[in-house]
Amino acid sequence: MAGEVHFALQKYVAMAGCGNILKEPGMSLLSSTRHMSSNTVKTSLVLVLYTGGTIGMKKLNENEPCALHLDIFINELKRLPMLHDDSACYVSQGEKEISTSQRLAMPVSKLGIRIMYDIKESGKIRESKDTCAEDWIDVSVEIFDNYEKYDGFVILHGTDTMAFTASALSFMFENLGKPVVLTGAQTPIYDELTDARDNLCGALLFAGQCVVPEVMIFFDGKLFRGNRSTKVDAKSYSVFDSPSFPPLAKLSSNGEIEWHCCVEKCQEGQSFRLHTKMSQKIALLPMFPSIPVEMIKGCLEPPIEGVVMVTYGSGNIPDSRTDLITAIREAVQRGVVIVTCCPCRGGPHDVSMQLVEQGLIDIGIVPGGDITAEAALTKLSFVLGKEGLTLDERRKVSCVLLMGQAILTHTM
Ligand SMILES: NC(=O)C[C@H](N)C(=O)O
Repeated sequence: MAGEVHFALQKYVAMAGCGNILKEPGMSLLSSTRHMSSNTVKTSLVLVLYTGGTIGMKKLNENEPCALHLDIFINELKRLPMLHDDSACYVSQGEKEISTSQRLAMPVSKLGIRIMYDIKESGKIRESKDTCAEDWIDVSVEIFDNYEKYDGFVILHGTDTMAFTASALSFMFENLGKPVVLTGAQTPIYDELTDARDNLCGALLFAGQCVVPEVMIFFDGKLFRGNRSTKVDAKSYSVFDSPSFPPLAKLSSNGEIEWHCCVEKCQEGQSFRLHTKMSQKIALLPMFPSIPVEMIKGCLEPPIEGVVMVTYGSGNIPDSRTDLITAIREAVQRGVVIVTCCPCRGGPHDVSMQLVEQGLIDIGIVPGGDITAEAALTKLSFVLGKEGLTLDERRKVSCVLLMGQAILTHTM
Protein backbone atom coordinates (compact mmCIF):
# COMPACT_ATOMS: atom_id res chain seq x y z
CA MET A 1 0.00 0.00 0.00
CA ALA A 2 2.83 2.34 0.82
CA GLY A 3 3.99 1.81 -2.76
CA GLU A 4 0.63 2.88 -4.10
CA VAL A 5 0.76 6.10 -2.16
CA HIS A 6 4.29 6.67 -3.31
CA PHE A 7 3.48 6.69 -7.01
CA ALA A 8 1.97 10.07 -6.62
CA LEU A 9 5.04 11.57 -5.03
CA GLN A 10 7.18 10.49 -7.92
CA LYS A 11 4.95 11.52 -10.75
CA TYR A 12 5.86 15.05 -11.65
CA VAL A 13 6.15 18.40 -10.03
CA ALA A 14 4.95 21.70 -11.40
CA MET A 15 6.49 24.87 -10.08
CA ALA A 16 5.14 28.34 -10.49
CA GLY A 17 7.08 30.99 -12.35
CA CYS A 18 9.92 28.87 -13.66
CA GLY A 19 9.73 29.89 -17.29
CA ASN A 20 9.00 27.84 -20.33
CA ILE A 21 10.36 24.36 -20.06
CA LEU A 22 7.48 22.89 -21.97
CA LYS A 23 9.17 23.51 -25.29
CA GLU A 24 11.16 20.36 -24.66
CA PRO A 25 8.29 18.04 -23.79
CA GLY A 26 6.31 19.67 -26.59
CA MET A 27 8.93 18.64 -29.11
CA SER A 28 8.96 15.14 -27.77
CA LEU A 29 5.27 14.90 -28.56
CA LEU A 30 5.97 15.72 -32.17
CA SER A 31 8.74 13.21 -32.54
CA SER A 32 6.70 10.50 -30.91
CA THR A 33 3.53 11.25 -32.85
CA ARG A 34 2.37 8.24 -34.76
CA HIS A 35 0.21 10.05 -37.24
CA MET A 36 2.27 11.72 -39.93
CA SER A 37 0.29 12.70 -42.97
CA SER A 38 3.06 14.23 -45.09
CA ASN A 39 6.69 15.28 -44.89
CA THR A 40 5.87 18.88 -44.14
CA VAL A 41 2.81 18.85 -41.91
CA LYS A 42 2.96 16.93 -38.68
CA THR A 43 -0.29 15.70 -37.30
CA SER A 44 -1.60 14.64 -33.95
CA LEU A 45 -4.80 12.92 -32.95
CA VAL A 46 -7.09 14.02 -30.12
CA LEU A 47 -10.16 12.31 -28.70
CA VAL A 48 -12.97 14.71 -27.78
CA LEU A 49 -15.37 13.25 -25.22
CA TYR A 50 -18.73 14.94 -25.18
CA THR A 51 -20.50 14.82 -21.82
CA GLY A 52 -22.99 17.67 -22.30
CA GLY A 53 -23.29 21.19 -20.87
CA THR A 54 -24.34 24.49 -22.39
CA ILE A 55 -21.74 24.29 -25.18
CA GLY A 56 -23.93 21.84 -27.09
CA MET A 57 -27.41 23.05 -26.12
CA LYS A 58 -29.80 23.53 -29.04
CA LYS A 59 -33.48 24.34 -29.28
CA LEU A 60 -34.84 22.30 -32.15
CA ASN A 61 -38.46 23.13 -31.64
CA GLU A 62 -40.12 26.25 -30.21
CA ASN A 63 -42.22 24.27 -27.76
CA GLU A 64 -39.45 22.03 -26.52
CA PRO A 65 -36.60 22.80 -24.12
CA CYS A 66 -32.99 22.97 -25.28
CA ALA A 67 -31.41 19.59 -25.77
CA LEU A 68 -28.04 18.03 -26.60
CA HIS A 69 -27.52 16.32 -29.95
CA LEU A 70 -24.07 15.08 -30.89
CA ASP A 71 -24.79 14.78 -34.62
CA ILE A 72 -26.01 18.36 -34.85
CA PHE A 73 -23.00 19.47 -32.81
CA ILE A 74 -20.60 17.72 -35.19
CA ASN A 75 -22.36 19.21 -38.22
CA GLU A 76 -21.94 22.64 -36.67
CA LEU A 77 -18.21 22.03 -36.16
CA LYS A 78 -17.89 21.05 -39.81
CA ARG A 79 -19.24 24.47 -40.76
CA LEU A 80 -16.65 26.34 -38.69
CA PRO A 81 -13.34 26.91 -40.48
CA MET A 82 -11.35 27.31 -37.26
CA LEU A 83 -12.52 23.88 -36.13
CA HIS A 84 -12.66 21.94 -39.37
CA ASP A 85 -10.68 22.14 -42.56
CA ASP A 86 -12.60 20.09 -45.05
CA SER A 87 -9.76 20.09 -47.54
CA ALA A 88 -7.48 18.32 -45.09
CA CYS A 89 -6.34 14.92 -46.18
CA TYR A 90 -6.48 12.69 -43.19
CA VAL A 91 -5.55 9.13 -43.94
CA SER A 92 -5.91 6.99 -40.89
CA GLN A 93 -3.05 4.67 -41.89
CA GLY A 94 -4.90 1.46 -41.30
CA GLU A 95 -6.13 2.43 -37.88
CA LYS A 96 -9.67 1.32 -37.16
CA GLU A 97 -12.26 4.09 -36.94
CA ILE A 98 -14.52 3.98 -33.93
CA SER A 99 -18.07 3.66 -35.12
CA THR A 100 -19.65 6.39 -32.99
CA SER A 101 -17.05 8.98 -33.81
CA GLN A 102 -16.33 11.15 -36.77
CA ARG A 103 -12.89 12.46 -37.56
CA LEU A 104 -12.45 16.19 -38.03
CA ALA A 105 -9.32 18.19 -38.80
CA MET A 106 -8.28 21.62 -37.57
CA PRO A 107 -6.38 23.94 -39.88
CA VAL A 108 -2.61 23.68 -39.51
CA SER A 109 -1.60 25.49 -36.31
CA LYS A 110 1.06 28.17 -35.80
CA LEU A 111 3.41 25.39 -34.73
CA GLY A 112 2.82 23.66 -38.05
CA ILE A 113 0.73 20.84 -36.65
CA ARG A 114 -2.51 19.52 -38.06
CA ILE A 115 -4.67 18.44 -35.11
CA MET A 116 -7.18 15.81 -36.07
CA TYR A 117 -9.93 14.78 -33.71
CA ASP A 118 -12.64 12.24 -33.15
CA ILE A 119 -15.74 13.08 -31.15
CA LYS A 120 -17.52 10.55 -29.02
CA GLU A 121 -20.25 10.71 -26.40
CA SER A 122 -19.26 9.72 -22.90
CA GLY A 123 -21.75 8.36 -20.37
CA LYS A 124 -25.08 10.09 -19.97
CA ILE A 125 -25.17 13.34 -21.93
CA ARG A 126 -26.52 16.03 -19.65
CA GLU A 127 -26.12 19.33 -17.91
CA SER A 128 -23.31 19.14 -15.43
CA LYS A 129 -25.50 19.89 -12.42
CA ASP A 130 -26.47 16.20 -12.55
CA THR A 131 -22.90 14.89 -12.78
CA CYS A 132 -22.00 12.23 -10.24
CA ALA A 133 -19.12 9.84 -9.53
CA GLU A 134 -20.41 7.42 -12.18
CA ASP A 135 -19.82 10.08 -14.83
CA TRP A 136 -16.23 10.51 -13.66
CA ILE A 137 -15.78 6.78 -14.00
CA ASP A 138 -17.38 6.71 -17.48
CA VAL A 139 -15.14 9.44 -18.85
CA SER A 140 -12.00 8.11 -17.15
CA VAL A 141 -12.62 4.64 -18.58
CA GLU A 142 -13.04 6.14 -22.08
CA ILE A 143 -9.66 7.83 -21.72
CA PHE A 144 -8.06 4.73 -20.27
CA ASP A 145 -9.39 2.49 -23.07
CA ASN A 146 -8.29 4.93 -25.79
CA TYR A 147 -5.06 6.02 -24.15
CA GLU A 148 -2.62 4.50 -26.64
CA LYS A 149 -4.56 5.58 -29.69
CA TYR A 150 -4.58 9.33 -29.04
CA ASP A 151 -2.02 12.04 -28.27
CA GLY A 152 -4.35 14.02 -26.03
CA PHE A 153 -7.91 14.27 -24.77
CA VAL A 154 -10.53 17.02 -24.59
CA ILE A 155 -13.61 16.67 -22.42
CA LEU A 156 -16.61 18.85 -23.28
CA HIS A 157 -18.42 19.46 -20.02
CA GLY A 158 -20.88 21.82 -18.37
CA THR A 159 -19.25 24.52 -16.31
CA ASP A 160 -21.20 24.05 -13.07
CA THR A 161 -19.33 20.94 -11.96
CA MET A 162 -16.34 21.02 -14.30
CA ALA A 163 -13.90 21.71 -11.45
CA PHE A 164 -15.19 18.65 -9.57
CA THR A 165 -14.70 16.41 -12.59
CA ALA A 166 -11.24 17.83 -13.31
CA SER A 167 -10.19 17.34 -9.68
CA ALA A 168 -11.61 13.82 -9.49
CA LEU A 169 -9.86 12.73 -12.71
CA SER A 170 -6.56 14.16 -11.50
CA PHE A 171 -6.67 11.76 -8.56
CA MET A 172 -8.09 8.80 -10.46
CA PHE A 173 -5.34 8.83 -13.12
CA GLU A 174 -1.99 7.47 -11.99
CA ASN A 175 1.07 8.26 -14.05
CA LEU A 176 -0.84 10.17 -16.71
CA GLY A 177 1.52 11.00 -19.55
CA LYS A 178 -0.80 12.90 -21.93
CA PRO A 179 -2.85 16.09 -21.69
CA VAL A 180 -6.49 15.91 -20.63
CA VAL A 181 -8.21 19.27 -21.14
CA LEU A 182 -11.75 20.03 -20.00
CA THR A 183 -13.68 22.87 -21.57
CA GLY A 184 -17.21 24.09 -22.19
CA ALA A 185 -18.94 27.41 -22.73
CA GLN A 186 -21.21 30.03 -21.29
CA THR A 187 -23.36 30.04 -24.42
CA PRO A 188 -24.04 27.33 -27.01
CA ILE A 189 -21.73 26.88 -29.98
CA TYR A 190 -24.67 27.70 -32.28
CA ASP A 191 -24.99 31.26 -30.95
CA GLU A 192 -23.58 34.14 -32.92
CA LEU A 193 -21.84 35.52 -29.85
CA THR A 194 -20.27 32.64 -28.00
CA ASP A 195 -17.14 31.58 -26.16
CA ALA A 196 -17.66 27.99 -27.31
CA ARG A 197 -15.58 28.18 -30.49
CA ASP A 198 -12.56 29.81 -28.85
CA ASN A 199 -12.69 27.47 -25.87
CA LEU A 200 -12.85 24.36 -28.01
CA CYS A 201 -10.08 25.61 -30.34
CA GLY A 202 -7.81 26.40 -27.39
CA ALA A 203 -8.48 23.09 -25.66
CA LEU A 204 -7.67 21.21 -28.89
CA LEU A 205 -4.48 23.20 -29.39
CA PHE A 206 -3.22 22.34 -25.91
CA ALA A 207 -4.34 18.71 -26.08
CA GLY A 208 -2.98 18.20 -29.58
CA GLN A 209 0.37 19.90 -29.56
CA CYS A 210 1.70 20.11 -25.99
CA VAL A 211 2.87 17.48 -23.59
CA VAL A 212 1.37 18.60 -20.31
CA PRO A 213 0.73 15.35 -18.52
CA GLU A 214 -2.11 16.43 -16.31
CA VAL A 215 -5.81 17.16 -16.11
CA MET A 216 -6.53 20.80 -16.93
CA ILE A 217 -9.32 23.26 -17.63
CA PHE A 218 -9.07 25.63 -20.60
CA PHE A 219 -11.37 28.63 -20.53
CA ASP A 220 -11.26 32.19 -21.81
CA GLY A 221 -7.68 31.94 -23.05
CA LYS A 222 -6.29 30.42 -19.86
CA LEU A 223 -5.11 26.94 -19.07
CA PHE A 224 -5.61 26.03 -15.41
CA ARG A 225 -4.46 23.09 -13.35
CA GLY A 226 -7.67 21.07 -12.96
CA ASN A 227 -7.49 20.38 -9.25
CA ARG A 228 -6.68 24.01 -8.49
CA SER A 229 -9.63 25.39 -10.41
CA THR A 230 -12.99 26.64 -9.32
CA LYS A 231 -15.97 28.25 -11.06
CA VAL A 232 -15.97 31.91 -10.09
CA ASP A 233 -18.30 33.62 -12.57
CA ALA A 234 -21.64 32.54 -13.96
CA LYS A 235 -22.01 35.43 -16.42
CA SER A 236 -18.77 36.54 -17.99
CA TYR A 237 -16.54 34.38 -20.17
CA SER A 238 -13.94 34.22 -17.37
CA VAL A 239 -15.78 31.39 -15.70
CA PHE A 240 -12.79 29.74 -14.00
CA ASP A 241 -9.90 30.74 -11.85
CA SER A 242 -7.28 28.88 -9.83
CA PRO A 243 -7.12 31.19 -6.83
CA SER A 244 -3.98 29.83 -5.18
CA PHE A 245 -2.05 28.85 -8.26
CA PRO A 246 -1.20 30.78 -11.42
CA PRO A 247 -2.65 29.63 -14.74
CA LEU A 248 -0.30 27.10 -16.36
CA ALA A 249 -0.45 28.99 -19.66
CA LYS A 250 -2.28 31.65 -21.61
CA LEU A 251 -3.28 31.57 -25.25
CA SER A 252 -3.04 34.99 -26.83
CA SER A 253 -5.36 36.25 -29.54
CA ASN A 254 -2.68 35.66 -32.19
CA GLY A 255 -2.51 31.99 -31.22
CA GLU A 256 0.75 32.17 -29.32
CA ILE A 257 1.12 30.25 -26.10
CA GLU A 258 2.66 31.92 -23.08
CA TRP A 259 3.72 29.44 -20.39
CA HIS A 260 3.64 30.43 -16.74
CA CYS A 261 4.58 27.19 -15.05
CA CYS A 262 7.05 24.40 -15.51
CA VAL A 263 5.56 20.96 -15.73
CA GLU A 264 7.84 18.00 -15.49
CA LYS A 265 7.05 14.88 -17.39
CA CYS A 266 5.73 11.86 -15.58
CA GLN A 267 8.13 9.08 -14.59
CA GLU A 268 9.49 7.28 -17.61
CA GLY A 269 8.62 3.62 -17.73
CA GLN A 270 5.65 3.84 -15.37
CA SER A 271 2.45 2.63 -16.90
CA PHE A 272 -0.74 4.63 -16.89
CA ARG A 273 -3.23 3.33 -14.36
CA LEU A 274 -6.79 4.15 -13.46
CA HIS A 275 -8.41 4.08 -10.02
CA THR A 276 -12.19 4.01 -10.20
CA LYS A 277 -13.14 3.37 -6.60
CA MET A 278 -14.53 6.58 -5.19
CA SER A 279 -16.19 6.63 -1.78
CA GLN A 280 -19.48 8.45 -1.45
CA LYS A 281 -19.36 8.48 2.34
CA ILE A 282 -18.24 12.08 2.40
CA ALA A 283 -19.78 15.38 3.45
CA LEU A 284 -19.17 19.11 3.29
CA LEU A 285 -19.53 21.06 6.54
CA PRO A 286 -19.49 24.88 6.33
CA MET A 287 -18.46 26.67 9.54
CA PHE A 288 -20.25 29.84 10.63
CA PRO A 289 -20.60 31.77 13.89
CA SER A 290 -23.05 30.09 16.29
CA ILE A 291 -23.21 26.90 14.25
CA PRO A 292 -25.44 24.44 16.14
CA VAL A 293 -23.49 21.47 17.51
CA GLU A 294 -26.32 19.21 16.27
CA MET A 295 -25.44 20.17 12.72
CA ILE A 296 -21.82 19.21 13.28
CA LYS A 297 -22.76 15.94 14.97
CA GLY A 298 -25.23 15.09 12.22
CA CYS A 299 -22.62 15.70 9.56
CA LEU A 300 -20.03 13.52 11.28
CA GLU A 301 -22.32 10.55 11.93
CA PRO A 302 -21.98 7.14 10.22
CA PRO A 303 -21.98 6.23 7.38
CA ILE A 304 -19.92 9.39 6.78
CA GLU A 305 -16.18 8.58 6.82
CA GLY A 306 -14.73 11.84 5.60
CA VAL A 307 -15.70 15.49 5.93
CA VAL A 308 -14.43 18.63 4.25
CA MET A 309 -14.81 21.41 6.79
CA VAL A 310 -15.11 24.85 5.19
CA THR A 311 -13.38 27.28 7.52
CA TYR A 312 -13.97 31.01 7.63
CA GLY A 313 -11.71 34.06 7.50
CA SER A 314 -8.11 32.99 7.12
CA GLY A 315 -8.85 29.36 7.93
CA ASN A 316 -10.42 29.46 11.37
CA ILE A 317 -13.03 27.45 13.20
CA PRO A 318 -14.70 28.51 16.50
CA ASP A 319 -12.29 26.47 18.61
CA SER A 320 -13.30 28.10 21.90
CA ARG A 321 -16.59 26.16 21.64
CA THR A 322 -16.11 23.08 23.81
CA ASP A 323 -19.31 21.40 22.57
CA LEU A 324 -18.06 21.68 19.00
CA ILE A 325 -14.50 20.54 19.76
CA THR A 326 -15.79 17.56 21.75
CA ALA A 327 -18.00 16.50 18.82
CA ILE A 328 -15.07 16.79 16.42
CA ARG A 329 -12.68 14.88 18.69
CA GLU A 330 -15.18 12.06 19.12
CA ALA A 331 -15.63 11.77 15.37
CA VAL A 332 -11.87 11.76 14.79
CA GLN A 333 -11.51 9.00 17.40
CA ARG A 334 -14.15 6.98 15.53
CA GLY A 335 -11.96 7.26 12.42
CA VAL A 336 -13.64 10.08 10.50
CA VAL A 337 -11.13 11.99 8.37
CA ILE A 338 -11.80 15.75 8.61
CA VAL A 339 -9.95 18.01 6.16
CA THR A 340 -10.25 21.79 6.08
CA CYS A 341 -10.57 24.02 3.10
CA CYS A 342 -10.54 27.80 3.20
CA PRO A 343 -12.39 29.87 0.59
CA CYS A 344 -10.54 33.04 1.57
CA ARG A 345 -7.75 33.85 -0.88
CA GLY A 346 -4.31 33.71 0.68
CA GLY A 347 -5.73 32.65 4.06
CA PRO A 348 -3.82 29.51 4.90
CA HIS A 349 -0.56 30.97 3.58
CA ASP A 350 -0.35 33.56 6.30
CA VAL A 351 2.49 32.91 8.79
CA SER A 352 0.03 33.12 11.69
CA MET A 353 -1.83 30.22 10.09
CA GLN A 354 0.88 27.88 11.27
CA LEU A 355 -0.51 28.38 14.78
CA VAL A 356 -4.07 27.91 13.56
CA GLU A 357 -3.03 24.79 11.67
CA GLN A 358 -1.21 23.47 14.72
CA GLY A 359 -4.44 23.99 16.69
CA LEU A 360 -6.40 22.05 14.06
CA ILE A 361 -3.86 19.23 14.11
CA ASP A 362 -4.11 19.06 17.93
CA ILE A 363 -7.87 18.52 17.59
CA GLY A 364 -7.26 15.83 14.98
CA ILE A 365 -8.32 17.83 11.93
CA VAL A 366 -6.18 17.64 8.78
CA PRO A 367 -5.37 21.16 7.54
CA GLY A 368 -6.08 21.27 3.84
CA GLY A 369 -3.99 24.38 3.23
CA ASP A 370 -5.15 26.24 0.14
CA ILE A 371 -7.02 23.31 -1.40
CA THR A 372 -10.31 24.11 -3.15
CA ALA A 373 -13.51 22.54 -1.84
CA GLU A 374 -13.86 20.68 -5.16
CA ALA A 375 -10.39 19.17 -4.86
CA ALA A 376 -10.78 18.41 -1.14
CA LEU A 377 -14.06 16.54 -1.66
CA THR A 378 -12.88 14.52 -4.63
CA LYS A 379 -9.53 13.79 -3.04
CA LEU A 380 -11.26 12.53 0.10
CA SER A 381 -13.57 10.45 -2.05
CA PHE A 382 -10.52 8.96 -3.80
CA VAL A 383 -8.56 8.35 -0.57
CA LEU A 384 -11.50 6.74 1.23
CA GLY A 385 -12.18 4.60 -1.83
CA LYS A 386 -8.69 3.14 -1.69
CA GLU A 387 -8.59 -0.22 0.00
CA GLY A 388 -6.07 -1.16 2.64
CA LEU A 389 -5.00 2.29 3.84
CA THR A 390 -4.65 2.66 7.61
CA LEU A 391 -6.39 5.58 9.26
CA ASP A 392 -3.08 7.34 9.62
CA GLU A 393 -2.32 6.84 5.91
CA ARG A 394 -5.78 8.13 5.02
CA ARG A 395 -5.12 11.28 7.01
CA LYS A 396 -1.65 11.77 5.58
CA VAL A 397 -2.76 11.32 1.98
CA SER A 398 -5.78 13.60 2.47
CA CYS A 399 -3.53 16.34 3.68
CA VAL A 400 -2.01 18.78 1.26
CA LEU A 401 0.26 20.72 3.52
CA LEU A 402 1.09 19.10 6.81
CA MET A 403 3.26 21.41 8.85
CA GLY A 404 4.58 23.04 5.73
CA GLN A 405 5.58 19.79 4.08
CA ALA A 406 3.96 19.11 0.75
CA ILE A 407 2.35 15.72 0.45
CA LEU A 408 1.22 14.36 -2.90
CA THR A 409 2.87 17.30 -4.60
CA HIS A 410 1.88 16.22 -8.09
CA THR A 411 -1.80 16.30 -7.51
CA MET A 412 -2.05 19.73 -5.98
N1 LIG B 1 -22.35 26.89 -18.87
C1 LIG B 1 -22.72 25.69 -18.51
O1 LIG B 1 -22.25 24.73 -19.05
C2 LIG B 1 -23.70 25.58 -17.38
C3 LIG B 1 -24.58 24.38 -17.48
N2 LIG B 1 -25.74 24.56 -16.66
C4 LIG B 1 -23.87 23.11 -17.05
O2 LIG B 1 -23.07 23.12 -16.15
O3 LIG B 1 -24.14 22.09 -17.62
